[in-house]
Amino acid sequence: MLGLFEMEVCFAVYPPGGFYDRHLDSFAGARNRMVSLVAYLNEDWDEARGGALAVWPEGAGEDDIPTARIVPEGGGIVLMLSEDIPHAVEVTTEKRLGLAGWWRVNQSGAGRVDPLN
Ligand SMILES: O=C(O)CCC(=O)C(=O)O
Ligand SMILES: [Fe+2]
Repeated sequence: MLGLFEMEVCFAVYPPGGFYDRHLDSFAGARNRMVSLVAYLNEDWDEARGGALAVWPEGAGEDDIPTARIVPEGGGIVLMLSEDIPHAVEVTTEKRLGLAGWWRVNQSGAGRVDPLN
């Protein structure tokens, strides 16, 4: 059971030249961000503009090539397990708009209240 509790969402604007290096959205075992959602907001995105979401399988090595490259076409959504799926945003040549969100679990416990605000 994932124990999803709340969702955190950002409106993400990548300016021309923007990118996001390969990363995981949560450290394994942190049990904070569990499921990632990305929703794209640019209509009629031309693949030649770049800005693709590159996705690697769980456990892929640094030198492995991505197994998927997803064009950020408006209306498209992507769901990933936050602790497991490495991904990156390739350089975009035009302003790229999206929502990035994470379903989180509640980490409240002795001495810690989650969320903090
Ligand atoms: O916009 C995307 O395609 C992915 C964004 C992302 O990986 C993130 O915000 O953590
Ligand atoms: Fe991410």
